[in-house]
Amino acid sequence: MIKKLIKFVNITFRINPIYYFIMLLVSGVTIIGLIFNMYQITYMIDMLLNQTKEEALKAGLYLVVINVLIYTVKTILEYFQENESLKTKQKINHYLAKKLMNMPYHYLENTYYLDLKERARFANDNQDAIGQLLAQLSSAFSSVVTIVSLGALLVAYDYIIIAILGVTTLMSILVILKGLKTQLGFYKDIIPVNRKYNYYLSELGKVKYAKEYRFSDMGKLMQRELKDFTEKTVKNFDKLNKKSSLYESLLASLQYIQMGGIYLYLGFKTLYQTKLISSFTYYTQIIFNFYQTLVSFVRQLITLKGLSQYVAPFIELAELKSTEEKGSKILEEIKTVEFKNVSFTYPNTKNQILNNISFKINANEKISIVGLNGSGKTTIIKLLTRLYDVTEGEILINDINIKEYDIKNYRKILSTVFQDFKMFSYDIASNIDPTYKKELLYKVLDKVDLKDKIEGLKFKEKTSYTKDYDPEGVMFSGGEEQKMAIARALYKQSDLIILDEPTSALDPMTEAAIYENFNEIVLNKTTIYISHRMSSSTFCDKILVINDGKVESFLPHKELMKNKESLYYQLFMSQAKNYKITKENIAHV
Ligand SMILES: Nc1ncnc2c1ncn2[C@@H]1O[C@H](COP(=O)(O)OP(=O)(O)OP(=O)(O)O)[C@@H](O)[C@H]1O
Repeated sequence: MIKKLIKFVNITFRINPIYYFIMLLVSGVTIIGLIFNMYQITYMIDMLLNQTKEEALKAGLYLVVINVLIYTVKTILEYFQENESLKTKQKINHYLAKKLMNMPYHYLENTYYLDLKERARFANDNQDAIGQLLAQLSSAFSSVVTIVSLGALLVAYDYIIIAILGVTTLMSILVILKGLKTQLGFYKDIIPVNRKYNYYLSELGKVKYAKEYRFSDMGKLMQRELKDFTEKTVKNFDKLNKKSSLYESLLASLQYIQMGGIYLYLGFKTLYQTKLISSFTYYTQIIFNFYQTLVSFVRQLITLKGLSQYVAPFIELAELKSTEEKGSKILEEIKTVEFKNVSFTYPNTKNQILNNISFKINANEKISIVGLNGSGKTTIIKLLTRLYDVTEGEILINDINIKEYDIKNYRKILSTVFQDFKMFSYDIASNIDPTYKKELLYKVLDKVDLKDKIEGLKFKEKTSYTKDYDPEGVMFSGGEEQKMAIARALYKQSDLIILDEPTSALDPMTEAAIYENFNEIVLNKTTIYISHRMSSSTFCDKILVINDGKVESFLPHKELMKNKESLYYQLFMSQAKNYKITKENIAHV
C-alpha cells in the first residue's frame, strides 16, 4: 500500500503540486486550532477557579475571535483545496487520454490492457477513487500531525491509556481489514461482468446497429444477457451489504468498549489521585482528541488501503512504459519500401500470420495487395505503419530499418486510410486536418468529388459533422465518409499513401472515377492499397498476391493473368463473371 501511495503522490504531485502545498497549510492550521483550543479552555477554567473573572472573560473572548479567524482561514484554504482537487482530476483525465493515445497500439488489442483501461476508468468513474484518495491523503496527513503532537503530550502523562487505546484499536483494524477484503474481492469479481454489461448496453444503444436488431435476434440475445447480468449483480450486492453490516456493527461495539475502558480508567485515576480540575480537563481533552483522531486515522488508513487498490490500475496505466523501439532518424523522402524475410505472429497468440514475406516497392509505384479474407493483407499494413513490430526479418525504407526512424515523424509522413477509419463530431475541415489551409482543403475535396457538396452546405467546411453536438450538423453516406477519409490521407501530401479497402462503400461509378484518376489523385506518389474489387488492381503497376501468409506472386496484372491456375486469375475471373452477368442483366432490362 505504501509503495502504491508513494507512486500515486508522485504522479499527482507532478500533475498538480499546488494541491499538496495547500494540504500542508490546511494541516498546519488544523493542529494550531486544536492545540490553541485545548490550551485556552484549560486556561479559562483556571481563571474561573482562581476567581479572576475578568481574565476568564478576556480568555473567552480570545477563544471566540481566534476560532472565528482560524475557521475562516481553514474554510478559504479548503475551498482552494477543493478547486485544486477538481483540477487534478481533470488533469488526470487529460493525462490518461494522452497516455492511451501514445501507448503501443497492440496494447489496445490485448484483453489484459483493455481490462486494465476499464479498471482504471471504473475506479475513477464509479467510485471517484482519485478524488477520494486525494481527500483522504489530506485528512490522513492532518491526522498524523495531530497524533504526533497530542501523542507526545500523552506519553508524558500516562502509558496505560496508550495501552488501552492500542489494544482496542488493533482489534478494530482486524475487523475493518476483513470487511475490506470482502469488498475488494467483490469488486474484482464484478469488473469483468461490468465490462460485458457495458459492452452490451453501449452496443444496444448504437443507432447504426438498429437495423441489425430489427432483422436478427442479436438484440434479443443481448437484452437477455443484460437481464442476467443485472440479476447476478443485484444478488452479489445483496450478499456484500449483509456482510458489510455485520462488520460495521462489530466495529461499533469495539469502539464503545474502547471508550468505556478509557473513561473507567480515568474515573479510577481521579478517585485515587488528587489533581487540579483544570489539568484533568486539559488531559481529558487531549485523550478525547487523540482517541478520536486515532480512530479516524485507522479508518483513513483502511480507506487509503482500499483506495490504493482501486487506483492501482490507474497507477499501472500511468506507469506503462512504451515498448516500442523509438529511433531518432528523420524520414524526409520515401524512395524504396522493402519487406525482407518478414514473419509475424500477433502477441500472445500461436498462429504465424505472415511467413517469410519479401517484396520491394520503388518510388512512385502503385501496388495492390490481393488475397483471400484473413490471408494477412491488413497485417502487412499494420507492420509497415509500426502499429506492430515484426517478429522476424525487417522492414526497410530507403534501405534503413523502420525501427530506426523517429516514430512520431515516421507516422506523420505516412498517409493511411484503414478499413475502420473514424470521422469525429467536429467540423468537416477539422476532420481532414485541425490546422487546415483552405486552398489545399478544397483541392483535395475536389479530387474525391466532395467539393460541390461541401460548398453547398450552410456553413461550408465549418459545418459540424454529425448531429451529436450540433442540430445543424450533417451526416454523410458510407461512401461519402470514405471519400472524406481518402481526402484526409491526401491532405497530408505524403510520399507514401496506404489505402486499406478505401473504396468498398463507393458506388461503382465513383469507384471507377477514383481509380481512373488515381494517378492524378495521388499526385504520382508511391501507393499501396488493398481492395477486394479485383478490377482496381488493373490500375496498379504490380500486384502482391498473398496466400495464407506467404507471397504467391508479385507481378503486373497482365503477367498474373497468364497463369490460369493462379489464385489471382481465379479471383479476378470470379468477379469479372459477376460483373458481366450484372451488365447483361441491365442490358436485358
Ligand atoms: N489483433 C489480432 N490478434 C490476433 N490475431 C489477429 C489480430 N488481428 C488480426 N488477426 C488475425 O490475423 C489474420 C490476418 O488478418 P488480416 O486482417 O491481416 O487479414 P486480411 O487479409 O486483411 O483480411 P480481410 O481481407 O478479411 O480484411 C486473421 O486470421 C486474423 O484473425
